[in-house]
Formats: sequence, structure tokens, C-alpha cells
Amino acid sequence: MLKAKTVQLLVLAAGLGLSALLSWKLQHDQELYIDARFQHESQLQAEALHREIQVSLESLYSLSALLTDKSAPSRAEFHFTARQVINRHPGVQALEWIPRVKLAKKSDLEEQQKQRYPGFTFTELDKNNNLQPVEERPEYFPVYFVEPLIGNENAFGFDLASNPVRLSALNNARDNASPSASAPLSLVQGNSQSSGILAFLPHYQGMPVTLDARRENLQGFVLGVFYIDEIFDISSMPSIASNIQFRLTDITTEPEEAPFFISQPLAPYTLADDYSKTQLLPLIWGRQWVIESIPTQGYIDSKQAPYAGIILLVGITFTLLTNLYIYLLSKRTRLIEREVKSRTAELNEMNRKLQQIARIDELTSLYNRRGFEEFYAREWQRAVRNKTTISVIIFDVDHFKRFNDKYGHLAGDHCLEAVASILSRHAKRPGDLVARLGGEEFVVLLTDTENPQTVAEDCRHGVACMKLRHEDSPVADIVTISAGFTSISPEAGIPRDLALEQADKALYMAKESGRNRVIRYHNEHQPVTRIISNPGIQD
Ligand SMILES: Nc1nc2c(ncn2[C@@H]2O[C@H](COP(=O)(O)OP(=O)(O)OP(=O)(O)O)[C@@H](O)[C@H]2O)c(=O)[nH]1
Repeated sequence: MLKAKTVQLLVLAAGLGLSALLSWKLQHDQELYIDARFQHESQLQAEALHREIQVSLESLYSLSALLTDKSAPSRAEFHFTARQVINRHPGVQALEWIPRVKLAKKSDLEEQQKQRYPGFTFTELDKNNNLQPVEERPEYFPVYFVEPLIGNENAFGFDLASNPVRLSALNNARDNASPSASAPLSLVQGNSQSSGILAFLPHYQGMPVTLDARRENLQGFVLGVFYIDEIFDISSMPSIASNIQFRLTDITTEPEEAPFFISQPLAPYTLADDYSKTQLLPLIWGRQWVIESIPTQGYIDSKQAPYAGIILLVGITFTLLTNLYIYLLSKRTRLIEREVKSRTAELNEMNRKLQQIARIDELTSLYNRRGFEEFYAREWQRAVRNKTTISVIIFDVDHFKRFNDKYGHLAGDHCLEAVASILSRHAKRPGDLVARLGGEEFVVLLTDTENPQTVAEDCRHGVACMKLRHEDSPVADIVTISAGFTSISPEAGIPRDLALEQADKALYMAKESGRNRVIRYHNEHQPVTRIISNPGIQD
């Protein structure tokens, strides 16, 4: 049987272990769910952003339709169409016409614009990022028409060939005869903190197919200007963008480029960087962008359900309560066991006393017949083993019925107590036993005794010396006793009752021959018993 403490420990270990395991599993599943949900939402936002960029860039095609079969759009045509396009595409910051201007034509074109916009000139940025008139070079790509002009004044007349990033995008578009976007850059419009991108659609005279022909026949570009933050805002889904930070990086040329755009979730926020995800956007007019999404801690917390903690708490509480219950149960069991033990001990003690009482004569406190027989049986066996002698003396109060009749039953009891006391006084060696066989009959058992007749005679004499009056006795006017005894060396096979029978026979002879005497049993073949004492009437 397992001990209660071991059971408690096992229950504690199993309960806490299971609770922790269940709680961990719930937490783990929940994290997987949050991760999947976050990935899904990040992807939705990335797709929406890409769609918006595409739509915005596609707007350039509407404008380029003006240029079919023309070397350049008229101002009125350009502004009318561009305004309509911008109205439909709020993500477009500006639409521009960028003609290719050879040095020889520069002054003419500047002059034409000056008639409408005095002070117009082709410009470029100096080292301090201040606009200044362009230096002389073989050809220019100035912003010649811009819609809307308001807000884009700085760009008006700006020569895109003066800047390597813009020039690279221009050349790329020209050589590939395909739409091309610039790397994210800081716009000369300068009215936003955000980076912008320029998207170019090349326009040729005719349809040149070779590289040389494209370079030769290039007329100019339709240019779209876009602010990333505005496009992002238009595409953003509030529930997502307010909880997730998005970072855009252009890795077309440098894989480790720093982000050019970082969205701002609703403040205040802390980012849960562990959940960060990165995905490639499809190519955007020749540019390869990467979008990284990082959730805020608030986003993670809002998706966290407290089940894992609750399960752990409930598990621990349940385990502790179960343990407490087992403890109380085992304590109660121990109490009951202790109680049972103590009751059993009491019962055993009572039993022992009862058994003792069953062997004791109530009147004289001597052993009764049962007590005597048990003692006698043990002593008989001992004498057989040790080859020693065993002597039995049986006493009987003479004419006791008459005593009772004369002096009453109570006096009879006192008489018996007195006789018992006399017998006990004379048979007091450790192996001796005095018992009351019943009525007025007593027995004395002596082990390994040389002279039982002396003890018998002393007893008889002692009773006579009490001089207890017995006026109705024919033997004497005092109480007297008769005794018969025998001594035997028991051997295996001899019946145990033999000594008692012999002593009884001797007693019978003592009575027959006048009472108040001690007679020894002689032997089987000589039934005549030997008179040991015959003291006469008075001792
Ligand atoms: N007072 C008293 N009397 C008892 C007790 N036990 C037995 N007796 C009485 O003892 C008497 C014994 O009588 P009997 O068996 O005739 O023996 P007896 O009168 O002594 O005659 P003998 O043995 O021949 O001398 C009976 O009257 C019993 O009632 C006892 O415990 N107390």
C-alpha cells in the first residue's frame, strides 16, 4: 500500500505537471494563431499597398495617350488631362512633361515659358541643395509642364539630368523603352518629410526598336511624382496600420539598404520585434521593394486570451485542494486507526481480566476449578519432562451443611474464607497452588515436594486452631477439615486425573474413618489407605 505522503507527492507532481503542460500547450497554440493572424494581416496590407502603387503608376498611361504621334503635348492639353488624372488618383503628387532639350534649343524653350511665367529658367541643385540656373551641358530634361503647379513650384524648370538618381531612372526608361521608377529620393518640391519616387514613361518619335534608335528618337518623358506616405495612407487599413509598423526598403541595388519609409502605428506603442515578418513586393516598374512588418505589443496583447494563465491557476488550485483533501483523509484515517488500536488494546485488557476472573473464585479469591485445571495440566507436563514428583491434597470442611444450617449462609461464607486463608498460608512456595474446587472442597497442588503430608497436616491443624464454633458437628464443637493426598511421579501415558482420583479416594477414607484427619493414598493393590494423622477431637 502506498503511503499517504507518497500519494500526496504523486498527486502534486502529476497535477502541477499536467497543469503546466496544458497551459504551455494553450500558450503555444495561441502564439501560433497570433503569428498566423499577424502574417495574414501583414500580407493584406502589403497587397493593398502594392495595388495602390500600381494603380497610381498606371495613371501615367492616361497622360501618355496625349503624346501619340506628337513630339510634345500642348500646355492646355497637358493641364486638362493631367488634372483629370490627378482627380482620379489622389496618390499622385504631380504629373509632369519632361522634354529632351538640346543645348541649342534651351534658350528658346526658356523664353517661351517666360512669357507666361516670368523668371522661368532651367534649374539644378547646388552643393547646398539650393536651386540655381543649370550649367551648360549637351542636353537637358527640365520639368516643363507640371500639374498642379501650386505646391510644385520648386520642381518647375528643374533639370532631372542634373541629378544622378533621376538621370539613372531616365536613362533606364529611355534605353528599355519601358516604364521605370527611380529609387526613393528626397523631392525638390520639399513639402513632405517622406521620400518620393519618380516614375517615367519614355516617349519617342516613331517606334524605335534598337537602343541607338531609342536614344536618337527620344522626345521626352511623362513623369509621375508620388509620395510614399500618401500612397501608404490611401492603401492602409486602419485596424491594421494602427497596430503594425511597416518598413519599406528598396533593395534593387543594395540588399542591406536602410528603410526609406517607416509607418507610425497609433502612439504610444512598443514593438514586439520577435514577431517581425519580411516579404518581397512584386517588381514596381523595375524596383524591388521589401516590406517588413512589426506588430506593436498592444496588437499582440489584444490577441492574447488569458486561458493559459487561467488553466494554470485552476490546475494548481485543484491540485492543492486535492492534496489537502488527501491529507485530511489520511489524517482522519490515522486517527481512526489509532482509535481502533486503543480500543483493541482496551478490549484485550478487558478480555485478559475476564479470563482471569473466569479462573478466580469470587468468594475466596483463590483459583477456581478451571484455573486449577489449567495450572495443574501445565505442572503435570513439567513433572513428566523433569521427572519430578507432583502431590495433590484435597480438603473438605466437615459437616459444612450443618454449619450453614446452624449459623447461616453468610457465616458459612466467612468460614470458607477463613479456611482458604489458612490453606494459602501453608502452601506458599512458588510452585504451590491453592484452589477452591467448589462448595466446601479445596485442593492444594505441591510440585517436587518431599513431605506433602506435613503441609496437609499443618493445614488441618491450622483450621482446628482457628477454633471456629461448630456446635452441630458430630466431630467436634469447632470447624474441622478432612484431607486425602497422594504423590505421583508422572510418566507419559499415565492419565492426568490419576492424582486427583487418588487424592479423592484418600479423602473419602478420611471421612469414612471419622473426619478431621489426613490420609495418604497408598497404592492400587492395597486399597487400604494409610492413616497419617488422627489428632483426636481437639488440637
Ligand atoms: N455458605 C456457603 N455454603 C456453601 C457454599 N458452597 C456450598 N455450600 C454448602 O455446603 C454444603 C455442603 O454440604 P455437603 O455436600 O452435604 O457436605 P457436608 O455437609 O460438609 O458433609 P460432609 O462433606 O460429609 O462432611 C451445602 O449445604 C452447600 O449449600 C458457599 O459458597 N457458601
